[in-house]
Amino acid sequence: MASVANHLMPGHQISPSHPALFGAIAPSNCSSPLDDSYRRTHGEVPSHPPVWKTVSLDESVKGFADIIYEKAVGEGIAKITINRPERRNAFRPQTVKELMRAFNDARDDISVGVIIFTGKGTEAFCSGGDQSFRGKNGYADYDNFGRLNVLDLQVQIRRLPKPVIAMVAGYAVGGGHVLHMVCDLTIAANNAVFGQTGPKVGSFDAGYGASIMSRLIGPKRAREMWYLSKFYTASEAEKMGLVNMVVPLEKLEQETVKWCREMLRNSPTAIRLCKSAINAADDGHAGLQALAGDATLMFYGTEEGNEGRSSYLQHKKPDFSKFPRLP
Ligand SMILES: CC(C)(COP(=O)(O)OP(=O)(O)OC[C@H]1O[C@@H](n2cnc3c(N)ncnc32)[C@H](O)[C@@H]1OP(=O)(O)O)[C@@H](O)C(=O)NCCC(=O)NCCSC(=O)c1cc(O)c2ccccc2c1O
Repeated sequence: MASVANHLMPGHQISPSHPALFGAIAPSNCSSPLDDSYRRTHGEVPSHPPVWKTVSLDESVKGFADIIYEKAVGEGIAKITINRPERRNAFRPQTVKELMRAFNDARDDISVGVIIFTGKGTEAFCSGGDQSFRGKNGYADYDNFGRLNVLDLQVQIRRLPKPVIAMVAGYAVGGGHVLHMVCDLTIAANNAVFGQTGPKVGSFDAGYGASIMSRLIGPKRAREMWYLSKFYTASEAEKMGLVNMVVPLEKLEQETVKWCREMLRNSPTAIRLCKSAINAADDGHAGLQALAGDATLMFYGTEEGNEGRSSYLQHKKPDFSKFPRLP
């Protein structure tokens, strides 16, 4: 509802330089001859604005204070918005707890196929940890001890078996920059600004903040980004491979939703496996575990998998001889 208006500002042109233009896959606003036959069969991706409905989780738990959680009516899109625009959407522990509840719900809801992660307003996606809550052992708000619970959120997004798209207007800096990097895709408005600030404010994220960045933009650029802690424009970030596409601010949500709808036409299982496979190489045992878990999930649906289970329950020997040893 209000969210489209939240991203309105005078327009600029879509950045023409997109690495994907040189490959087989073109961004969704470009008509590629490779897509023509697919589009003849499936038609254009609808461009009407979604109808967002606010989601309130478990009635016994207090409503969200720091985030807005919405789902598009009749479509498989969830939208999770950090709602602290007066602090440039900086997160405190409470914000992270709420985000984790919402992401968990979106994961569990089988009608949701893709999740948009964004910040309220046009000034910022997220400016990282709220420094006024930072103490000697992390960030502390309602209770008296510190924590770095955003690290758990990063892992949650990374392992979530559905695509998460960061929709970035304004600043994505510090821990907010790491959050967009752990998302599967990033669509940036042309007013977006990217960068790390840790070394300037006495902090650093040497976990995903360093390793995923290095993987995304290469070690030299990652060092530059961390050591100098400079800010980069949306088009610079796009050239570095930090973002998938830059669009005019007023088109940000429209384009992001278009990407969501396009993905929603495709096989959820194929996408799930692609996500876990792409992460597996970097995520070590945890990455392999996610990929292997997907394989088990699918195997349970086969006759061969069921032969073992039902034989066990019927106290008889399983007969696996009927299943081919495929080459
Ligand atoms: C983001 C900005 C560049 C925006 O600048 P702008 O000029 O547009 O706005 P203001 O500076 O005037 O900000 C408006 C208002 O918001 C307050 N604010 C903004 N960001 C934060 C913040 N992160 N924490 C607290 N408050 C914030 C600001 O003070 C203003 O309030 P007033 O009352 O004064 O009006 C610019 O705001 C900026 O540079 N912000 C700071 C960015 C930053 O350094 N972030 C923290 C990096 S460290 C981090 O995020 C982090 C978090 C973790 O949980 C970690 C966990 C584990 C390892 C590492 C972690 C980590 O590094």
